[in-house]
Amino acid sequence: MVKICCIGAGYVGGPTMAVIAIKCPAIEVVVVDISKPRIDAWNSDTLPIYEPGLDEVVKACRGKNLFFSTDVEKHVAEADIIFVSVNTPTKTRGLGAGKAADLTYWESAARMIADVSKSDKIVVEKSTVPVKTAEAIEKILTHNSKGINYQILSNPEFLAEGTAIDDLFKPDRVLIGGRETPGGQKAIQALKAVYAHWVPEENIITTNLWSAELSKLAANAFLAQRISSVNAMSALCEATGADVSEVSYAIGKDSRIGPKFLNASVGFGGSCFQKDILNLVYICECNGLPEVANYWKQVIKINDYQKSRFVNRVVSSMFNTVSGKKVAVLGFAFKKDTGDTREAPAIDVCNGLLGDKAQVSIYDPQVTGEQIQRDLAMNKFDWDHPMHLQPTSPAALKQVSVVWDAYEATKDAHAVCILTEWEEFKKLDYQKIFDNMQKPAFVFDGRNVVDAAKLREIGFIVYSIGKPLDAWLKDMPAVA
Ligand SMILES: NC(=O)C1=CN([C@@H]2O[C@H](COP(=O)(O)OP(=O)(O)OC[C@H]3O[C@@H](n4cnc5c(N)ncnc54)[C@H](O)[C@@H]3O)[C@@H](O)[C@H]2O)C=CC1
Ligand SMILES: O=C(O)[C@H]1O[C@H](OP(=O)(O)OP(=O)(O)OC[C@H]2O[C@@H](n3ccc(=O)[nH]c3=O)[C@H](O)[C@@H]2O)[C@H](O)[C@@H](O)[C@@H]1O
Repeated sequence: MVKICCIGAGYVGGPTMAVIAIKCPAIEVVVVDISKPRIDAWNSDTLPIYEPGLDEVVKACRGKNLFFSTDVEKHVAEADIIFVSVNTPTKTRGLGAGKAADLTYWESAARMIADVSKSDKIVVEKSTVPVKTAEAIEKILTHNSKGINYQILSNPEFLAEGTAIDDLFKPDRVLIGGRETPGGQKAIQALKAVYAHWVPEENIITTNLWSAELSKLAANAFLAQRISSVNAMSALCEATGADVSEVSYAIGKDSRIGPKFLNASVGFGGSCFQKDILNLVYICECNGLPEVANYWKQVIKINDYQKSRFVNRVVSSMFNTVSGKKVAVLGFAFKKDTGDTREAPAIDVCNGLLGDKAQVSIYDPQVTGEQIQRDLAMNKFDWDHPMHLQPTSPAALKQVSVVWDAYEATKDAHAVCILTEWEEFKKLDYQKIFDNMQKPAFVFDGRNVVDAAKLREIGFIVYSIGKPLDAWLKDMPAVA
């Protein structure tokens, strides 16, 4: 029986291993983590992450061929294939701070593997890492290898949160990079055999190590670039009377462009797009390619611009001040169907509104009040430019309330900001909301989820990203 161990029981390690376990009943899969609360949650009825379909998959194989444990060393020692799926955040201090990937967790995992291994291992990079990381990992593993053969593979993960289980069941492709040596090729085949249990062979791409590592950063950079491109267009749409949804539809009909990932928004969030692009920028700079670095940097600059443009629009529309006014925020997660708030645009938008002394009342179906308070108080690193939107001070956090109902959040509010595209926000009783709000009543739709025409009929002043502006908003132009 092949034994797999995955180091890191997070958003990637948990779901990917659960899917391997359910698709490969003859393989024993153990997911290990240094965080006891996380492992306890994986072993309980309330999993540590909210992901549609995940509960069913975990419950079907947990205790059979899927296990969660804090006994990291034991399971690493016993495994044939070790996935490393630890976090690789942006460095916040030292060389490359604000851009480079922090590989502390990866390095300590690699050292531990080297310490405890007694048999040959295939070590799989599942985390997103800078190109050439495998070389460094190889050095750590082989430095004191005691005759053990290590093969390093790069097998980046392309799942998106909220659709992780579907993405894992039917991946567009699985990418495996390895050394171009007989040992490297054999390791590639061993990992390919795992995925071949459910992924058609033509969808399993094999490459050299560096292509696989770089493809992951490139894929995220291209995806984020599409959003920044459409968001840049949204600003021009508002200035000219074009409608960004019509523009997206029209350009997406070109089969070379395609229709996906062209939704204008208040900005992209999530733990990876910004971090991976910053990492790409840093690698370009280190390789003496400043023009390439600046090209990708612009994707993040437009994203920051889109968030501050949204805040400016809210404030300027409401007579240039939100001081003392109640602003309801619907949605705090970085996208629908997840409780994850990492780099959520709502954090910057709320900090901006709080900076202008608004009273902010927040509702998200999956995010707790403690998480929101933590996110708003968190100091953000300054990656390359002065932050427009500063974190909220402890005193200003008193201006925040977190409630468990959209109607409660919007009661007596002057404005509603929709910052996550939860389905339930499309179905709210907006007449009821309007009746209970201060007048004039504003809706700032950062996700283009509401029917603006219907809301205008009710009496709202509505702002939708990249759509023709109400006369009111035209008269109060936002300062970009
Ligand atoms: N979140 C996502 O949707 C995706 C993330 N990725 C990449 O996957 C990697 C992991 O991301 P997430 O799962 O979101 O991170 P996460 O923060 O949710 O999980 C990482 C886990 O690793 C554990 N860990 C850290 N060091 C450890 C060690 N030495 N031994 C044992 N456990 C250790 C942490 O306690 C944590 O539970 C990152 O490199 C990320 O860029 C890739 C694709 C999608
Ligand atoms: O490396 C990663 O972590 C993952 O990053 C993204 O996945 P994720 O961040 O989970 O979610 P996305 O669906 O990509 O959304 C990212 C952000 O972009 C926003 N978005 C997305 C699409 C769009 O058209 N417009 C838009 O504003 C979303 O609302 C969200 O804030 C990629 O889609 C995954 O392929 C990748 O594996």
